[in-house]
This record gives sequence, structure tokens and C-alpha cells, in this order.
Amino acid sequence: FGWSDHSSLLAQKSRIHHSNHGISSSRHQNVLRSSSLSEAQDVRQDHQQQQHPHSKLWSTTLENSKCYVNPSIELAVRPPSEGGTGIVAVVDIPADTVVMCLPLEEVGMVDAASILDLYNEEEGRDEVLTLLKDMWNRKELATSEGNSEDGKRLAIFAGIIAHLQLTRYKDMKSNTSGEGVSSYALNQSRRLALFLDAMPLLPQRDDNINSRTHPFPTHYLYWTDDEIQILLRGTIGQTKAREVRAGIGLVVREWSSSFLEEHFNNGDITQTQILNAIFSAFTAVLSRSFGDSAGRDLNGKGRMLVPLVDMLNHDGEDPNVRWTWHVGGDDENGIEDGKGDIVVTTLSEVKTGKELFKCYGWRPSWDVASSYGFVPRLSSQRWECSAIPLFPAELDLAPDSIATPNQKANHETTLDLSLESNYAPLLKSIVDAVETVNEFKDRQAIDYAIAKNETTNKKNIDRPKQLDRLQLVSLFQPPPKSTAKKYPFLRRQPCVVIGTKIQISLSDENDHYHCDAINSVLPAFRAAASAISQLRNNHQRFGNANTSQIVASQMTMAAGDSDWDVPARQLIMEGISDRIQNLVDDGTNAKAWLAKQNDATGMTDRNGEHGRFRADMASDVREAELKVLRVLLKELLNGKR
Ligand SMILES: C[S@@+](CC[C@H](N)C(=O)[O-])C[C@H]1O[C@@H](n2cnc3c(N)ncnc32)[C@H](O)[C@@H]1O
Repeated sequence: FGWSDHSSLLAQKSRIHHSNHGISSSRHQNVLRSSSLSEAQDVRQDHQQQQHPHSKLWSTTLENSKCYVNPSIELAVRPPSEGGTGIVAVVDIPADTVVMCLPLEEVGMVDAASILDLYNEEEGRDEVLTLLKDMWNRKELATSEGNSEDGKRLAIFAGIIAHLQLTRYKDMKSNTSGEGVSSYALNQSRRLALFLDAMPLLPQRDDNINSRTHPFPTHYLYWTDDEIQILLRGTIGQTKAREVRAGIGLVVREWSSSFLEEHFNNGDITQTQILNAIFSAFTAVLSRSFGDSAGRDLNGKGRMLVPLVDMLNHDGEDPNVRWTWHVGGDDENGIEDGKGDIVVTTLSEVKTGKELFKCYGWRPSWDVASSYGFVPRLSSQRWECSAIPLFPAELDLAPDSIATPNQKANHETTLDLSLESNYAPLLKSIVDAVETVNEFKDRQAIDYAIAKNETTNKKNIDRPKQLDRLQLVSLFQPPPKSTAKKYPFLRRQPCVVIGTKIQISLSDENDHYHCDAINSVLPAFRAAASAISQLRNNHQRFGNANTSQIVASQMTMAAGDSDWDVPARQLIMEGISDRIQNLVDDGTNAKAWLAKQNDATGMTDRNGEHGRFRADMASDVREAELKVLRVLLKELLNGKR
């Protein structure tokens, strides 16, 4: 579900095609309208005496003499519209100050591997943990760059959190704390009780009845189907939202019998609550878990959740704190065992009343939105991405000749390049061609550095490394006219991700980043231009345009040859212009739809407010893409002059 998932259009396509609509709307609505949660709230009221679970976790940690929390910081519990809970400075804090030092074992850090490692079926079988352990050990089919492995681990982690949370709910409801049959899951849920309560799981008690909806109103799992289809139309955000919803929908289906066996069959819990807990756990893991910035993620076992540190909000442009993982001496093994301290240090002075922000890592807006349920505000400048279609959705095969009326009527002179059967072979050749060119370039750079006795030197040192390899994503498109009757469904249009540094000011000081951005995608578009030229030649000579007749080696040659720059830049320019137009039109339609909704419902209650958050988020996703496309189009037009 992370950034790395974007690269593998080829690997993901079959999965997505089967589940275009994501989580079925009726099931989804059930979750949103669930009213059977008041019992859970009542139980919580008794146990927590109305204290916010974040505050409770905070004060309990402060009481632990082995945990250090600098008295200069305080917790700020706020509504989601204000970023939710955060941590603020109560006095001026100088740079390089340790504000937290939390021993992982003391704070109840959670990761999937440790929970599964300690689970022993022979001491009491647990259907959910058995299922998750099997999944953990299952070798995934080899896909590029281990994407599905990351997604799988994240899902298992969510499964564990949901299971422990449901176990805790039953434990609290039965009101027999410490008595009766104990199980591994029960013991773990008691050990992690405070932290489990502090995640965005079952709704918390609130005096306002309207707020008894999900506590994470902007996460894509809680959008309605209409919101996904209309508010996000035309954006890469829509593709991500559909992927997240479809992926989780499939996982939930796979898990349902084990969860029902463990929780529903034993009574006490409704199916809706089970589903609700699973969705909530996914939002918790997607929005709060993290790995080690040094690349150490519990010996490659996955991600972790760390209380208190997960209350720090994100600033990707100017973070004022960072966290590090300290183990005693050189004891790197401590990290593998999840031991050591998490230390949060200020990077710059934090003035009284200001919030502490860490950077969650660079990701484009559409990706931040799909994990974290918000889009960062652009304050000064930051790296951002959009995507450009590799080919026009409908290719004119005879652009210079006049087609006969008969040919036109039969669509003989066009090719639908958003049909998978047509684009898939071309896409594979483009990926291969770009890889060949990149390998060649890397070798040349190394040879050059050796000859000059230098180390290889990357020009834009702050350019995110994800942008240095070919990234493919796809957009959902309505069918082109030529095939709309025969195949009326939405289909995917393959795109290349392009990223540059956008800024809030109107000056052009980032021109060189835009120029680099275009250069970095040129090989893919040169190969695409070669494919298009071959298709047109074949059509002219043989009267057909079968994509299987394309010569891949010609595309590879073109990918590395600047002679192809003119048609490649033309393709990029047309793709960008087309996208800008569509994004603007779809944005206007989204606004009109929203206005209609507002008129119909008044949008005054909490659901209306949450709807507005989602609409704002959709608009931010759209604007971020538009900003990138506009600066790149300007750069291309300047380059032409
Ligand atoms: C790791 S948690 C941080 C604590 C969180 N605010 C809470 O209430 O528990 C990450 C979530 O905080 C919110 N968040 C973080 N940074 C934000 C920001 N700059 N603006 C708005 N929301 C933010 C998002 O909902 C995100 O998914």
C-alpha cells in the first residue's frame, strides 16, 4: 500500500480488474451507519471515565520512570479538522534537545513479527492468529520489487490489531478481568490495552451523537462510492483509493471465516463490529506504523507501532523533530529483537505553543492521502508528482491521410490503447527498453568516474530516489468512442509518474528541476513514440495495427536515441495538456455535484462536516497534480522556443 506499490502496474492489473468497484457499497454503508456500537461506547465510558485515550496513554507513560518525556512538551487533543492529536511545546525548546526517550519494551511497541513469533498453536489454537501466521510464512509469487510482500505484511499487521482490539472489547464487556480462561490473544490485548484504545478503532464516547461515526472520516475506506467516483475523478488519487479499497476488500473476504469463528461464533460481537474493527485497524496501521529511517525495520520483518511517537504529526517541508533508534553500544541485535530506545530530538528551535512535526518520509500527495487520510499543505516548496499517459487513449493510425467514410464508420483507422490487450505488450517493451537504457547510462557514469578518478556524483542531491526509476501508474478512463459500445466499462490508461519540485511563489527558481523531470521520463516516451510510429507504418503497409507485430528492439534503440526527442516531447506535451483539461473539467463537475448534495441534505450535521473534509481533500489531491502538470507544460513550451 505504500509508494513502492506504484511501480508494478503489470503485476497488479489482474487483481484490480476483478475488483474495480472495491468494497461493495452495501457492506460499506453498513459500516458507516452502524448503530450497534453504543454498547462498546458504554463499556469504554465505564473503563475510561471519559478521559481521551490519548491523554490516558500520555499520562500513564509519564508515570513510568523508565520513560523520559521532556516537561517542555504537552499533548494537544484536537478534532480531526485540526490535524487530530499532536504534540506542542509549552516553553521555547532549543534545537538538538531530546524531547522523548522511550524504551520500546516499556511503552508496548507492537509489530506483527513479535506477536506471531510468540504465538504457539499447541498452547491453545487461535483461528485468526493461525491464519495470519500462515499468511506471514506463505511465499508470495515473485513480483517486482517485493511490493506484494510489503502489502501482505501491512495487512497481517492490521489483522493482528483488529483481532487484539476485538479480544479486548470482549474482555471489557465480560467484565471478568483477570479471571476465566486466558489465551495468548487475551494476554496480549491486556498487555497492550492502553495503546489499543488509543488507535482509531471502535468509535469513542462523545457527548455529541452525530460524532458517533468513524473517528477517521477522511480515510479512503470511509468515503462513499460516489465520493470516490466523482470527487476524485481523473486523478491518480482515484486509482490509489480504488486500489486500497479493493485490496482490503479482498483481504477481508479471505479472513472472514476465521474472524467469525473466533469472535462471532462466541457471541457478544456483531458482524458489523468485526468488519468495523478490521477497517479501523487498517487505518491505524496505514496511518500510524513506521519503519526505521535507516532501513532497519525489525530485521526486515515489517513495521512497528510506537505509542506517543505516533502522536507526532507530519511536516514534509520543514520538520522540527526527528526520531532515531538507539540500542546500547553496538548491539545491533537489539533492533532485531525490537529492543532499545526511540529518541525524538528537535532539529530546530520550537517556540512556545508551536507544534512538533516529524517528516513521515517523502511521498506524493495522492500517496500520502491513501495512507494517512490527509494532504499536506504546500507552505513553501516540496517534491510532488503527477502522471502522464504514455499513449493517447485512442490512437489515430492514419493522422496524415483522409480515411474513407467506411473506414471511419468501422473505426478502422483508430486503435483503443486503453484496452489491456492492446497496451500490455507495448508496456512491457517500454519497461524493458528503459531498463536497458538506464543500465547503459549507469555503466557509462561509472566508467566516466573511474577514468576521472571521481566518485559518481548525482546532480540533484535532494531528488527523491523513487523518481530515478521508471514508475508506472494508471488512470481510470471512460472508454473511447470506437469501443464504447462493445466494451462500455471504465478502463486503465497506463501513465508514467513524473515528479518535480513545486513551490508556492510564482518565481521560476525551480526550472532546473522541471527540466530534469522531463529528461528523466524521455526514454519511456521515446520508446512509446517508436511504438506509435511502428503501429502507423504497419497500418499503412498492411492495413492493420496489431500490437504483437511491434519490434521491441526498435523501441529499445529509440529509448536511448535523442533523435526521438521531438515526437517524445510532443507525446508528453499532448498528454499533459489532455490531463490538465480533464482534471479541470472533472474538478468543475465535482464542485457541481457537491453543491447539489449540499442543497439536498443541508450538510449541517457531523456527517456533512466529514463530507466537506473529504471534498477538500479530493480538491487538494487534484490541485497538487495540476500544479506539477502546469509547471512542466510551461517548461516544455519554453524549451520549444
Ligand atoms: C501518526 S498519526 C499522528 C497523530 C494523529 N494526529 C492522531 O490524532 O492520532 C498520523 C495522522 O495524523 C494526521 N496528520 C498528521 N499530520 C498531519 C498534518 N500535517 N495535517 C493534518 N493531519 C495530519 C492524519 O490523520 C494522519 O493519518
